[in-house]
Amino acid sequence: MNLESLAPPSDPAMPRRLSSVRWRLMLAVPLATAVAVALFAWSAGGFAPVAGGWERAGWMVLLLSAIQLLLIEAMLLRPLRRLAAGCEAMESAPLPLTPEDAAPTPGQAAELDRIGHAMRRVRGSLWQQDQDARELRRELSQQRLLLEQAHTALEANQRELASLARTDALTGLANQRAFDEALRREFKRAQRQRGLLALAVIDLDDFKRFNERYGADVGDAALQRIAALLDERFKRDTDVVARLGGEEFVALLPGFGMAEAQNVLELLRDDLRTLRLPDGEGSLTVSIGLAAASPAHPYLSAQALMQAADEALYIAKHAGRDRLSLAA
Ligand SMILES: Nc1nc2c(ncn2[C@@H]2O[C@H](COP(=O)(O)OP(=O)(O)OP(=O)(O)O)[C@@H](O)[C@H]2O)c(=O)[nH]1
Repeated sequence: MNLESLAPPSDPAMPRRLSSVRWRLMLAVPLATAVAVALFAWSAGGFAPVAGGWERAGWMVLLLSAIQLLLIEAMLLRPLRRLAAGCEAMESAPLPLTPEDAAPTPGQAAELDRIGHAMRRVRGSLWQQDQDARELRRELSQQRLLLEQAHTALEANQRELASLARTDALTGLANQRAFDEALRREFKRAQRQRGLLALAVIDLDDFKRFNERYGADVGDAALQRIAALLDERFKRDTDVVARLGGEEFVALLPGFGMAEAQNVLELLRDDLRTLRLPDGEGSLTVSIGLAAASPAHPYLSAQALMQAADEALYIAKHAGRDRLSLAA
């Protein structure tokens, strides 16, 4: 600590000012005393214009002034002079801290040592805590990353599961559940918009015999080929092709009336005739039942439309297969 900073602000002109104050007091005090004595005499009965009265008053003024000046000198000016001298001394010779002064006593040194040790320990422990916190933060961000990855994987799995729940495993087409939803949705839309909606039920002919002749694996591959063909033939965004199970497929064709659907289904039958089945084995035909809803030919419900297509398929089968039958 700098001792100079503790010293009162010094004023080099202080002793000079004090002596000038003393001179002023030596003039002012007798004057003020004379006035006071005069006032006192006047208030006590007026001035006595006799020589003895003036003389006594003069002596009284002198005596009182001397007493006051002595008192002022002793009680005020002298202490002030000492103070000024002290300030001047501090000013001119500030006390520096000598190495001896600065050196702590053995007791203080031991105490300082202990404090130093304690502070080093605290600093060490703070550093360790900081390291631990960094490590924790690193671990936390790794865990968060893993969690995000797991979450993404879970979402992907859920999406896949949801898609599997609506997909036919063998062919990748929509399954019965997805088709039922699509049929309800498209039927309502067609009703609302007074639009067209065609529904074809497509069933392989004598597939049992095909399976028996070429084996289930060839049968599976044939189902996959036909599914791909349907997918290729009905590829508008609004078309829905599904496998309902076994060797039965459906095509839901929004915006198509009976005639347009019939045309495209005949093309499908042509495709089938030229389709090369796995291992070049045999050929397959299909029977198709077609129903179409329109404002001119409305159906009460989606189920009613489906039933009409099923009945048309039944007729096609009983009429000898490999044909397309239209619902009444
Ligand atoms: N390979 C294979 N065969 C299947 C699959 N699902 C059903 N089948 C077979 O398809 C055949 C269907 O036989 P049916 O219902 O008698 O029909 P179909 O022989 O086609 O006779 P129609 O429909 O009257 O022309 C059965 O032999 C089933 O085992 C499948 O996923 N893979």
